[in-house]
Parts: sequence; structure tokens; C-alpha cells
Amino acid sequence: MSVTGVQGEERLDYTKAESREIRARSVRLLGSLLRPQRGKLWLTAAAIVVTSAAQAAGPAIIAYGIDQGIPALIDQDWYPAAFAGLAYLLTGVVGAFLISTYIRMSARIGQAILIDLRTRVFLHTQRLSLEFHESYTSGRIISRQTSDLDAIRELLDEGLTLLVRGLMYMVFTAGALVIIDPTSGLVLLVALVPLGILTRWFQVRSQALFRRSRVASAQLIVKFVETMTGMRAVQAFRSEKRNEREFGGLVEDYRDVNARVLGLFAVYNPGLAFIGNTAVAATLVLGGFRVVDGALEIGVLLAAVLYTKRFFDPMEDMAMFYNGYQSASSALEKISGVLEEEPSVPDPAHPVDLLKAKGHVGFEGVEFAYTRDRIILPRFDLHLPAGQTVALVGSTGAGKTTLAKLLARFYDPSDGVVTLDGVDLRSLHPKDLRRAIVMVTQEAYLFSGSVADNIALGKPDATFEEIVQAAKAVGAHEFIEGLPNGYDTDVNKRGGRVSAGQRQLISFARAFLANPAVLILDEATSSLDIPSERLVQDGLQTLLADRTAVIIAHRLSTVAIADRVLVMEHGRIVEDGAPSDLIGGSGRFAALHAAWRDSLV
Ligand SMILES: Nc1ncnc2c1ncn2[C@@H]1O[C@H](COP(=O)(O)OP(=O)(O)OP(=O)(O)O)[C@@H](O)[C@H]1O
Repeated sequence: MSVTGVQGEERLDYTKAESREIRARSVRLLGSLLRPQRGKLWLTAAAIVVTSAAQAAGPAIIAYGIDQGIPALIDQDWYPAAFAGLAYLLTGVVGAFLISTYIRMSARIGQAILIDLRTRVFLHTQRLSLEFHESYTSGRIISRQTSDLDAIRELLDEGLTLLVRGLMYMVFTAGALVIIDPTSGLVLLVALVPLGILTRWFQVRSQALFRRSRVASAQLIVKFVETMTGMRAVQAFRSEKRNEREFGGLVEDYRDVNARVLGLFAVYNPGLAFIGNTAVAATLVLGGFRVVDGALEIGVLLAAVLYTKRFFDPMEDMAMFYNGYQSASSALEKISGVLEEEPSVPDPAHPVDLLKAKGHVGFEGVEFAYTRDRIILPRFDLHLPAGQTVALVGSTGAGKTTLAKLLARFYDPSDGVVTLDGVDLRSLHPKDLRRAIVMVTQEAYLFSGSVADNIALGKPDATFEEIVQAAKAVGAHEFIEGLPNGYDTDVNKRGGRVSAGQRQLISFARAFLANPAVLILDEATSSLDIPSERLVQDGLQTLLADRTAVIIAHRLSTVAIADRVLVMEHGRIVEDGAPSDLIGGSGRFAALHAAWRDSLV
């Protein structure tokens, strides 16, 4: 099984080789994010090392002050004591200055990395083909942009410096202890054995629990997003109670796993404190005997006790951030998977120039399957002369939208070629392709912003006059004028809300302004009232004039204005002819037409 891209993202049973592959991919991504910050990273690392060294010097200076400074003071020599005091102060000042420096630097690095990553994820997912978006749910993509990026942010903001600083602090403290008193160093060495066992125990248990906690929190997000995006269906079908139960169950799972995590800390933290305190007590007692024997100076004993105690200090925080580290690395694995995805409809390396398309469409030996095991469109040929209006009809699931998506190059055919004016669509520059072929989908999606902005999407450099012209051409001008702020009305704000038919008219105006050679229209099935339908129908007539048009037709009136009707069944074009010819015949379209006519009476 492959783990390339987002494949296997939900699996928990990776083989060793797969885990290695995923880790390598995360490391590569991390490397590419860190590289631009190299200089700042080195400076931060240096600041952390110097700070830890300065802090580790503290107990040794105290030992010097006690063992050398105080006896000298008794002899009226206050230099060693003053030296110790000043040196201690200096380490404090240097430490404070450097801590402030590296906190600021690491925050800056963290922010820069995060902005870089956020932008990359956004731009990349936007570039990925429809095929990716049809299978990768919005809940998952939102998780990548929100909770995953947050996990990385948390680690970058405080976790990473805390981990590195904690580790450096421990290394320096242990080093200083061994130098100042090797025997106490041995005590610490012995303490490392139970410490290692406890930490390993915590690591194994927490790893599994942290993973479950992340899965539970991701499920919560997905459930939330699906419920909110499908709110109409939720309320229409009264699924609130069921959702409440399901969401309640997920919340309970999340609470349960977090309670277990806390249970681990309830063992680990006191365990740490116990081992630490035992080590301190052992150092004190053993050292005490040696002081009595005259084998150890009292200041050195104090320093050894301080070092032993300090060695354990950062461990609790580090354990806390172990979770953060794991969340961040799992987030990085998933994000690197998304970034590894390639558009299934790639841009051509050497695009063919097509300055002004005429609109002659060809399907040559085209075959198409979404998945390998099920052919949706068996091999077929089809030619649409420039300027023709073609109505695609057929039962649901017949393959009409699929054919339209091939023409818009949302997908490439599994075999054969789709051409525009004889040029393979795969050879066209995306800009030329999008200018020449426009697909107006059923939802007629409107983005936040004014009506004018939404129409201008068809031609970003359009003047206001052109926008109004387009709206007038498709019959949208009147109702737009009637909106609270006319063309400036925000379509997603209360008061600016438009009806389904008006929404369609806006998207017609958008397409009219784009003025493509080929227009594909996935007609809305929603039943418009008669005046709205007439309005849309008039708009449609203008929109279709002088271009090749393929309309997935659900309305009889639309079929009537077509030059040609294609009837599809199970992925095949079973009838092809002028509407009047087909109506007069005895085929499927004649039967469909009769049924439609009857339904209107
Ligand atoms: N993204 C996809 N992945 C896999 N199969 C798909 C996908 N989209 C559609 N199909 C399948 O392809 C077949 C044709 O679907 P298509 O949407 O083209 O039908 P249609 O004629 O447009 O139907 P409708 O009138 O209901 O919109 C259906 O059997 C559907 O299950």
C-alpha cells in the first residue's frame, strides 16, 4: 500500500518502511521551512547554549563564595567574596538579557515559519485538481489549516525553546556536577536508571494516548464542520437530536482520553519529584559524611545539592511538551502529505498558443473512469461544431456531469483526447483554457463581497460599465438595482441575500462577462417559479448566443432552445439529433418529452 500524499492518512498501522517514508517527508518539509531561517536559528541556539552555561555556573560560584570568599572575609580580604557576588550577578544579567533575546528571536522564527507553511498549504490545496477536493473532505482540509497548524504553532512558540533549553540545562548541570564533585555525579548517574525507566513508561503510554486524543479531536472538528456545512439538511430532516447524541459521544471520548492523559501525569510528575528528592537526599547524606571526614568542602556540597536538584527541574515541563511535540510532528506528517499531492490535471510543459478560440469541441476515442475498477464513460467520439447549443439529457447518474467535467478539464480522460479547435486540452495553458471554456455549476456559488465583485470574477479587469452591461444582457440588472445597495450589496450579508434564480442570473452575468468560446452549464434542478424561470430563460438565450454551449438540461424549455440533444444512458450517448426530430421519433427522448409535457399540464 502506498502512503504517498494523503493516502493512508487515516491509518494507524504503518509498517516500519512506511513510517520511515512519512518521517522522511516531514523532515524534508521541516528542512525547507527552517532553511530560510538558518542565520536566526544559529543565533538563537547560541543564545540558549550561553544562557544554560551561565545558569549552570551559578552553584559553582556560590561554592566558591562559601569556601573561598567567607574564609577570606574572616581574614579581612573581601576580594573573593566580592568577586563571587559580582560574578553571580553577571551570570544573572547575561542570562536575563539572552533569555529575552532568544524568546524574541524564536517567536519571530516561529511566526515566519508558520506564515510560510500556512501560505504553502493554502496555495497548494487551491492548485490541486477537483479530483482531490471531491475525495478529501472539507473537514479534513480545515483541520490541516487550523488544528494542525495550531499544533505546530504551539510547539514553535514555546515548546521547542523549552525543550532545547531544558535539555541544554540538564546537560550543563550534569557536566558541572561531574566537574565539581564526581562522587555526587555518580549518585546522579544511579538516579538516571529509575528516571529512564519511568520516562520510558510515560513515553510508551502517552504516545498511544496522545494519538487517540488527536484522532478524537479531529473527529470532533469533522463532525462540527459537516453539521454546520449541511445545516439545511440537518434542520430539514430534524437530525439535531441524532447529531447531539453523536457529538456528545465524541465529546465523551475526547474527555475520556484526556482524563487518561492526566492520569499518566498524575503518576509521572510525583514519580519525577520522588526520584529527584531521593537523589538530593542521597547527595546530601553522602556528601555530609565526606564533609565530616574533611574530604569535601561545604560550599561544594551545597553546589552539588543544588545541581542535583536543578537537574530534575525542567523534566516536568519537557514531559508536558512531549505531547505538543507529538501533535506537531503528526500535524507535520499530514500537512506534508497534502503538500506532496500533485494536481491530477497537470499544466502543460510547452503550452500551445490559442489566442482566440472558435469553439469547435472534439472527443476522440475518449474513455473515462474515476476509479480503475469502474468505467463511467465507455469509449466514444463526439464533435460539437463551433456555435452549437447542445442539451445533454438522461437519467440521474448517466454521466452527464462527468462528460461536462472532461470538457472543462476538471479531469483528464483515461484514454483518448478532448480537443478545442483541434488542440488537445492538455496542451493548453490554464489561462487560455479557462478563458475559452467556462463551466457554470449548479450551485452558482457566490463569494463574500458585492454583487459587482461577484460578476467581475468572470473578467477581473472589467470596468463597472462592462459589469452593468453583462447584467443587463442576461436580465439581472433590474433585480440588482432593487437590492439595498444595488451593485454594491454584499451578497452574503443579511438583506443582500438573493434567491436561487437571482443567484443563477448573477452567475450568468459572470459567464457573459467572461465571454468564453465554450460554455458549459449545469442547470439547476431546483424548481423556479414561472416568472423566475422565464427570467432565467431569457438570460440564458442571450448567454448562449454566438458560442458553443453544452447544457445539462433539466427543463423542457431549455431543451427547446437547443440545436441538438444528446441523450445519455449508462455513460453512452444513445440518441443524438435536433430536438424536433427526436420528439417526433419513438426513442427515449420522445418518451421523456411526453412525460415532461404531461407533468406541465
Ligand atoms: N468523483 C467521483 N468519483 C467516483 N465516481 C463518481 C464521481 N462522480 C460521479 N461518479 C459516478 O459517475 C456516474 C455518473 O455521474 P454523473 O455525475 O456524471 O451523472 P449525471 O448524469 O450528471 O447525474 P445527475 O443528473 O444526477 O447529476 C455515477 O454513477 C456516479 O456514481
